[in-house]
Amino acid sequence: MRHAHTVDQVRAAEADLMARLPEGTLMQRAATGLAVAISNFLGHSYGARVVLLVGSGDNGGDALYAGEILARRGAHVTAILLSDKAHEAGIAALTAAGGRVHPADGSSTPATAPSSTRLAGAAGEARWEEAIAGADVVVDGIVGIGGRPGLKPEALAVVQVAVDHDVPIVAVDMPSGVDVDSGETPAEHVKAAFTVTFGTHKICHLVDPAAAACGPVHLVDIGLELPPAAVSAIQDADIRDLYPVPHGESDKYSRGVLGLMAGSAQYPGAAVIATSGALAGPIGMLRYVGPDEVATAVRAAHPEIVAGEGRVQAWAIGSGLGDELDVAKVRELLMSEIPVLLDADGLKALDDSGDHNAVLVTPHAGELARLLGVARKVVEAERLKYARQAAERYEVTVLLKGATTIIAAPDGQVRVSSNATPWLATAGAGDVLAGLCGSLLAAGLSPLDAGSVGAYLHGAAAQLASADGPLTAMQVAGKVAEATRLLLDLA
Ligand SMILES: NC(=O)C1=CN([C@@H]2O[C@H](COP(=O)(O)OP(=O)(O)OC[C@H]3O[C@@H](n4cnc5c(N)ncnc54)[C@H](OP(=O)(O)O)[C@@H]3O)[C@@H](O)[C@H]2O)[C@@H](O)CC1
Ligand SMILES: [K+]
Repeated sequence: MRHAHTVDQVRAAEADLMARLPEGTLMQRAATGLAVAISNFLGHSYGARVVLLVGSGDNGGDALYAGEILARRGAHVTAILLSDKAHEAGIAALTAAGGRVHPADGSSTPATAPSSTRLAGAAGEARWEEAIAGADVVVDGIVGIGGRPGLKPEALAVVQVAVDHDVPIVAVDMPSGVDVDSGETPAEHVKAAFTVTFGTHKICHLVDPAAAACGPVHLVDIGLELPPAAVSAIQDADIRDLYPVPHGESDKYSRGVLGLMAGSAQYPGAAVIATSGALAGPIGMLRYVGPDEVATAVRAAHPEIVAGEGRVQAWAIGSGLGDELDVAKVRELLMSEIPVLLDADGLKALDDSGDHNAVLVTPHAGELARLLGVARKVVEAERLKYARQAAERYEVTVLLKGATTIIAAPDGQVRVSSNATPWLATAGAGDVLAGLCGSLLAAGLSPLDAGSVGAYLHGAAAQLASADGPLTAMQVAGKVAEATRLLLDLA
């Protein structure tokens, strides 16, 4: 897992460590890691043209000290101060190393119009547009974990020049302007070519839309001792740890039997697709429960299934059920000891009494919005918040589908899976996921593990099926076995 912590957790860990180390040690560790990452990105330091955008806090300090290191290695480093306040020792260090420092026009309110703004200081009249336009890289040290979302007009104007001239931006700790603890981007923010962060990942590195603005994230170890993570992102190696691989004593029952209630006269295909997803997972057997004509279609596509009720280790209920949903029956199942996955129409059977056994629900943003009685766009703008809220209110594990899939457990644990491809937004892909996660539940994984492993395998299979081109849901199901094999071998 890649673990992310909240700003408060990071500040507490930093305070503990700083109390035991000489002043400035942590910032030097951060700046050194940042300088190394920048010079690796550029392929060289000598002669490189580096512009630092420096805000009022320690995020700017990191940028200034990294600039000092690069300047000592022969880079031409120019710092643009976007605030009256800036890290003084960092400025002195950069200047001593031969870097140039330009206050933003010297006034208490930095200029807001690019055309009228000039750099003051040692270089005299050089326009800051020219410094940025000619740079090999721009370093975003505007704000870090102390930042509020959004960019001030002067910062936005400077960032826009880099964008207009295609100059890559490296974000210090995170792209300035994003909401660090939620991954939301309610206002203007930097879009980085890559991000260098310190001590641990922050939530904005793992949760979209902010995660998409980070680019690849490099983590520099600065020695923080951290509590359990607020959010964890599942990685290749986790599949090896969590996947229920059968052993010599396994038989089809001990591997897990999944009961699937899906499909209807109106949507028979959903049952076929969900079955494909389920059979591609770890179960030993699948029992299909539904209308005869749908069972016939499912059996035609998958002769290995068994139609009709019997003992199962988990239920997956909902894909394409339409009006066939039997709410009373589903509620009865929810009261049993057997874990249940609810998807699509099955979600209508969920109530918030909390009177049920282990449940995994797999809504998209619109379905989650209906469960919570809010607008879809509200959920889309604050996905982490609403996934957590639904998990708490309904006492279920919520898998919220999206470019970053969020899996929030009722005990507060959150995982994310972000290996999906945009081509996966296609009819039936959710049915494959529901079948696959149901299969993992039946094989004995907890709702949190079943949801996170299922989402990750689904994303990996979609990448194989897509190869950067269009795909169908059935093709995704067809690649789950190969994705699983690759991940189990590679991890
Ligand atoms: N913690 C650690 O372990 C380590 C931390 N390190 C580094 O320190 C960074 C945190 O530094 P920090 O605390 O000084 O906060 P930081 O974000 O630089 O500045 C906040 C100030 O900016 C302002 N401001 C706020 N929003 C704004 C906006 N949208 N646009 C413009 N300005 C805005 C606001 O001031 P105000 O405007 O209110 O006067 C606020 O006070 C951290 O990200 C990492 O890089 C590493 O060196 C070592 C290990
Ligand atoms: K930043």
